Amino acid sequence: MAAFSLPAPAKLNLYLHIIGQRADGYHELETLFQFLNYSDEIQFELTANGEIELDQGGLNFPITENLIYRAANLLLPFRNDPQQGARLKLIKQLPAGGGLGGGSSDAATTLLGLNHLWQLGLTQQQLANIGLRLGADVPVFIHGHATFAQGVGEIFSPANPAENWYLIVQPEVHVSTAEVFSHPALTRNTPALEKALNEWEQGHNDCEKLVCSLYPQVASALQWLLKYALSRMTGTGACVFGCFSSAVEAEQALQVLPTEFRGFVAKGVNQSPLHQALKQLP
Ligand SMILES: C[C@](O)(CO)[C@H](O)COP(=O)(O)OP(=O)(O)OC[C@H]1O[C@@H](n2ccc(N)nc2=O)[C@H](O)[C@@H]1O
Ligand SMILES: Nc1ncnc2c1ncn2[C@@H]1O[C@H](COP(=O)(O)OP(=O)(O)OP(=O)(O)O)[C@@H](O)[C@H]1O
Repeated sequence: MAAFSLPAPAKLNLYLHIIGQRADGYHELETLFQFLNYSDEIQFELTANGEIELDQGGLNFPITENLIYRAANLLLPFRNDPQQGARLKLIKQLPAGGGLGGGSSDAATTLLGLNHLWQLGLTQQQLANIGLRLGADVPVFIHGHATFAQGVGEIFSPANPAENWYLIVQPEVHVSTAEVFSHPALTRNTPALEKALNEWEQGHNDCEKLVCSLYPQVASALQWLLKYALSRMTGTGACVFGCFSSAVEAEQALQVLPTEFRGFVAKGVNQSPLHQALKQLP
């Protein structure tokens, strides 16, 4: 198929425990990933000039830093024909640097999309290994099912958390993942779980307290959301999510969101919208 479009969904870390740090500085995590039915979109078109072209929409950093471009370049050596190229277009919806994994998800969608466009025949495991070089969250987006993850987030056990509705609130601040993970005050010694928690509410996010103290906007978003729902930060922030039992209740809270924040309502889904869309491709 010479042209198609695929979603790159957001993820939530329903809990995020940091249980230690490896010799290379990376942190050992225990986290429960769930996808949202709220996505970026990437359009794919086959070309015959052997090149990667990318329209990255409103993003204003160099194309060579875009995880879509970097992911595409990692697949070039696997082409059967060096004339195979691709024209890619990103329609960005997810806030960058929000803890929703937008960049990693774009990279995963690029890897799976080009594997299809160029008929590379690479397995999900091969693509996940390639993707891990781009970011710790890429493998879960390749995997495509809600999961309890260990290691740096690449060792998976099956999980089926409840598919609740969420109001995601986005404070107007960019949180650096590297800054959070390198901060001396970060909690790094949460005891390892004997098995994944069935109820995500029983977990917590070890980055939340630190990020709230560094970024008062995150603290105030969380404080506001907690008046309406059980709420938590995702990843290393800045976004926080509140859990609702219906779309209507989540929308009602969104209606009264203070103007200093942006927000959206989405459903937690255990099957990635990307994998559902891939199944529809001829
Ligand atoms: C916090 C999570 O979103 C949880 O899902 C991810 O672990 C972060 O994934 P990411 O944004 O793709 O992060 P990366 O780009 O891989 O790493 C950014 C930086 O954070 C630190 N880092 C990241 C992940 C990890 N498990 N331990 C770390 O110490 C490293 O210094 C790294 O240089
Ligand atoms: N396609 C892309 N979309 C968004 N950000 C990108 C992309 N490519 C590269 N980046 C860079 O990656 C950074 C992190 O973006 P991303 O949206 O993945 O963060 P995040 O949601 O905090 O992810 P995580 O939950 O994995 O920490 C951005 O600030 C940007 O500089």
